[in-house]
Formats: sequence, C-alpha cells, structure tokens
Amino acid sequence: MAVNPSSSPIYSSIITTTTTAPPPPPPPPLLSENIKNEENRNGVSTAGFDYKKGVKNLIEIAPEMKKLPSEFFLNLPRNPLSALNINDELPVIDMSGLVNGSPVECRASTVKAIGSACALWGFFRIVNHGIEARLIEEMLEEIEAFFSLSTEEKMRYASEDVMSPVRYGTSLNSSSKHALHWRDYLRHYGHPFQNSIHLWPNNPTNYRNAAKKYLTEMWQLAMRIMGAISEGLGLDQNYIENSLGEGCQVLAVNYYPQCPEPDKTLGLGAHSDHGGLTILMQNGVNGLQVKHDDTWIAVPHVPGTFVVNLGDFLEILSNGKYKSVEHRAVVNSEKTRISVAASHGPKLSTVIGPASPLINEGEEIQFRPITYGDYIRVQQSSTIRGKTILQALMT
Ligand SMILES: O=C(O)CCC(=O)C(=O)O
Ligand SMILES: [Fe+2]
Repeated sequence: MAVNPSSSPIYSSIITTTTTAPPPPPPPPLLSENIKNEENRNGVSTAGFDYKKGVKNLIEIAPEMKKLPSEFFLNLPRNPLSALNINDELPVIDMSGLVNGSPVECRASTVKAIGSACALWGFFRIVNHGIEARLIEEMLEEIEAFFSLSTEEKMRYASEDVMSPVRYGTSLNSSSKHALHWRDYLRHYGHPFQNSIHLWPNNPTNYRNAAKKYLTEMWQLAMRIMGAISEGLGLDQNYIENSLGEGCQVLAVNYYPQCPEPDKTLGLGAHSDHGGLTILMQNGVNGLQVKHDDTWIAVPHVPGTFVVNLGDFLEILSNGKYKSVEHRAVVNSEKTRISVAASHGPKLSTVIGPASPLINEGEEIQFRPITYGDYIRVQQSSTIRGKTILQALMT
C-alpha cells in the first residue's frame, strides 16, 4: 500500500482518535433521553418507556400503536417508496466462473463482468454462489430465535462502545443524539473467529455453530470475489486478500419489525459500508434501496441470490477508481424484515490507503492514511450519514 503510517495525520475535526489512544470513554446513554413522560401520537402512554431496548420491544409493549412515535420521524429528501425497480438492469454475476477448475475463458469473462459491475454500479447480484439453501435457512432460524428472546436477555449484549466485539442495539450504531431509525440489530465480529466467537450469543444454543458456518462460507465467497476484483484492476489475484492480513469480518444482523407509518422513517439511513465487500442476505422481504446516478432504486429480493456491494475500503484501495455505494433500508407495515450483512475488510490495525501498483506516476493519492480500526470507530460513532466520513479522508 502506498502509505506511510508515520505521516498519518489526525485529520479534520471528524477524526478524533488514533490507534495508540485508548478508545474514548463511552458517551452517556442517549436513546434513554427519549423516555417521555407523556402520551405520544398514539394516545399510548410512553411514560418510563426506554426506546433503547429496541423497536421490537416497543411494539410488544404498545401493540395498539397505529401511529409512529415522532422520535422516529426522519426528514426524508424524497418518499422512500417512490424509488424505481431495477431488477432488469442490476448486473447479475454467475459465480461458477470463479470456482477452481473453471475454464480460463470463463474466469476471464467473470472477472470482466465483475470489473464492469464495480465500475458502473458498485453493487451486483450473485447467482450460483455455492452457499446451500439449508445453511441460509438455518442462519435465519437462529436469528429469529435470537430476536424472539426476552428484551432482558438481548440487552445482555447491549453496549455503548461501537468497537465492542458483540453488540445488540437499536436505531443507528451510535449513542449520539439523532432521530431514531426503525431497526434493532445484532453486530459481532466474525473471521478470525478465535478473537470473538466465545463472546457471541450462546442463546439460542445453535447460534454460534450456525453463524460460524455461515460466516466461514461468506469469507471464502468474499475472497473469491476480491480475487476477481484484484485481477480486474490489473493486480495479482491475491493482492487484495494479502492486503487484509488476518482480516476483519463484521456481521450486522438487521431486524426491522412491521412499522405503523413506514413512509415517515427508515430502517437504516443512507450510508456506505466501511469494509471492502458486503454480502447481503435477506429473509425474502424487500427493503434495500441503492443510490445509483443520484436516484434511490429499490433492489428487490430474489430468492437464492445475494447482493454484493463495494465498501469504502475498496474505494480507498482503488484510489477512487471504484466507488463505495450508498444504500439504505426502508421498512413496511406488513412483515418483519431481516437482513444479514457480512462485511469484509483488513485487520483493524492495518493502515489503509491506495494500492501502490495502481498509482501511476504523477497521479495524486486521493485518500489520507488511517487505520481500518479508526475508520470503523469514526464511522460507527457518527450519525452523519451518506459518505461524509470517506469524504473527510480525501486529499
Ligand atoms: O437491510 C438492508 O438491506 C441493508 C443493511 C445494510 O446496509 C447494513 O447492514 O450495512
Ligand atoms: Fe450497509
């Protein structure tokens, strides 16, 4: 990588931590500030209600709720449900072209298709990915069982520390003041498993086993795609994988219950992901939207496929040749939606920057160096959405 860690600046007011500094003390709990001692728009008393316990908890406590509490109102630039349907245009990549033993021309055309999807879209759908349907079902069953646990049990995993190896929470990944989002989540690290698996939920009892199998497959799939992206960029096939060191996989399980007024809020606001590649699985309920040519586009779920999107690490590594893609999740009033996002990036202590072989003579390096861990910490602590954090790194 074309970076010099010793010159890594503490840049802009956004970046407030360094690798050597201890993580900042956890900010005071915030969502509990929303405890209201009054009736909300539903005429339902929210006295003593703690939004921090999650949206699922809210609808269990107030099943008669017909209106969205105003804490969840988001000032949306446009109606999230007005987005176009893109199914016919979104690139579909047949992953069988990347398996060992696949004919050379087949691999070459897959590499080309992935390169063009990365350059034009920043996201694509994958088919023939080799992940068994039963494993996906098992993962979803364990996730449903986890979110069906009592609030007290789930709150055992609550943490204000955005770098906590395991975290149950709600809304955005932040304890700063912000309008609430209609989402509960479970986040934890994956590969390399020995660092965190002992901390993952052990209730339901099969969760760790299912999540480990699932995340192992996701890591291998991500490395296969990264190999093709490396090649497409003119790098050695193993270039990106090698740059990850032991790597860092982060699992974000998003749980979006039915929402009384889905047009007034979002499950997850517009953002780009911090890692290189995110592989997204869903429970068959639509909700993902992606920003393409400045337009929000609905990306419906197609059974048996995953959606893959580029994250900030790959935008940085490619020196801006590929862009991480902004996306968000809308909610609905009919069904609970679950999405399972596995992101794949380098070891937290890795200083990230553009790949040196990609910098031609005289070409400007577009991003300042930062460790991946610091990048995640800043990004996850922020309630500023979109690509603001990546933009703050631009030279
Ligand atoms: O729920 C979705 O479709 C998107 C989830 C997502 O973007 C994330 O977890 O980073
Ligand atoms: Fe995301």
